[in-house]
Amino acid sequence: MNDGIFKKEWLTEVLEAQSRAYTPYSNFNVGALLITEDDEYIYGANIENAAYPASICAERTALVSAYANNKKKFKAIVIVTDAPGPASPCGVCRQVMKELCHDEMPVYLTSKTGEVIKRTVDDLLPLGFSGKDMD
Ligand SMILES: O=c1ccn([C@H]2C[C@H](O)[C@@H](CO)O2)c(=O)[nH]1
Ligand SMILES: [Zn+2]
Repeated sequence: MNDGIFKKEWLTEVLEAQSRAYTPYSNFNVGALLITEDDEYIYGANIENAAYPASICAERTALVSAYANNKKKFKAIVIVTDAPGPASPCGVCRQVMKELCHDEMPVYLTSKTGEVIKRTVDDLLPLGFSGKDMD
């Protein structure tokens, strides 16, 4: 898959992100690679907790890490999981992407075997709630 933006190298890097997952409870490892406007890589992985709801998904790990490091403009996010095919982000992560990314930002859902599905933030959360709704 190459739509002119997607780089094959991202598949390698997102697997590196996934390798950093901490998942003693689910054993389901997720990696997220956030690409900044300057082509920097921000790595995210799911980090679980014995108090299960305190766990955080890979996508949000990457986004909060980026913000905490003063990176706020992104080209794309790439996601990989342990599922056999491309899996898509949970509802909470979709809402956080809606808040922190632009609506047309590509979200690449990938698999370890190299499949790539492209969606945008808006595709994943159509009619999503944002600060604009409070104007
Ligand atoms: O989009 C998703 C969906 C799930 N998970 C994590 C949360 C939990 O650690 C494990 C099983 O749900 O996968 C993510 O990181 N991202
Ligand atoms: Zn999530």
